[in-house]
Amino acid sequence: MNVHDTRLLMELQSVSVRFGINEALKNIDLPIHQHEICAIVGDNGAGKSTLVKVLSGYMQPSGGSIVWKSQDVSISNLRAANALGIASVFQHPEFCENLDVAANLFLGKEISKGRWKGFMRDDSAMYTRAKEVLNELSSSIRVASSMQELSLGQRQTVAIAQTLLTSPELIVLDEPTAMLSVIQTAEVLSYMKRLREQGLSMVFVSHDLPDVFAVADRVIVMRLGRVMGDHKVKDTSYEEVIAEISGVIQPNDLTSAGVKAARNSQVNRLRTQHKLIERALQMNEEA
Ligand SMILES: Nc1ncnc2c1ncn2[C@@H]1O[C@H](COP(=O)(O)OP(=O)(O)OP(=O)(O)O)[C@@H](O)[C@H]1O
Repeated sequence: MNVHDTRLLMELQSVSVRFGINEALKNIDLPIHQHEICAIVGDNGAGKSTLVKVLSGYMQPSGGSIVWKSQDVSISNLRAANALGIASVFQHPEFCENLDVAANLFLGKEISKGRWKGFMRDDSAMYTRAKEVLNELSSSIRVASSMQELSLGQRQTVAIAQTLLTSPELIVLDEPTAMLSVIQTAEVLSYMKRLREQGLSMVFVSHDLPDVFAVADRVIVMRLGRVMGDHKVKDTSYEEVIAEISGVIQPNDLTSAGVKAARNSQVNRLRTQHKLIERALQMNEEA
């Protein structure tokens, strides 16, 4: 199977990250393609968060190289990542609770107007742009709402909308659906699909295989700081991914009762997830 059949956007080559004697990432080779949703899965401590921190410029690797659109790059911080076209949403995004949604979207990137550009905030331009960006994701958030009124799912949507303001080509998301309800999760997954259709690439970490199988094109399985599997979602199975996550190496173990039970529960949740995503997409089209 060749999973590398679309154009390369970014590539990690033999990337390692060490914390003292602990090697969190060990010689990671990871191509990321254009117009692709790539999920990173793995058990606790597998190195998923460290990997997304490297992709997003939040952390620099101890070794190896990063290639962005065929150029070797060093991504020294989040701002440098933004300048390349990489935006990130970390777990538990923080906001100014006393400001409204539009003000939070533009925090630190306010649009100014008039002769004294840089001093006078252009609220009207910010509201218009905020509406446009939010409408791409969800019809249920009003730009004048205070952040305190928003549900967890809506806050996640605002965090993702913030990234769109920088017109990224790659969005890196660390567990975007953690803590969300089933309906909120379906909404987030549905607009991830829409953003991919608009040409964006996304890399997201997830502990939830139904989310991964519902939305991702590709799944990377990590274990103990290494990439154990790199599959097109349509060509793999729960059994294969669960086996790689858990380090099962004997073929007979793949049919063990534990793996079968895990598979069955994930399959049932995947069916529900597909239905909910379809409904969320339909509701957004009708709105
Ligand atoms: N700042 C740090 N200092 C020291 N060790 C760290 C640091 N961050 C991560 N590690 C270690 O690196 C390894 C990978 O951690 P990481 O958080 O990337 O895993 P993960 O797959 O995201 O796990 P989880 O699903 O629990 O968030 C772990 O052994 C962890 O203890």
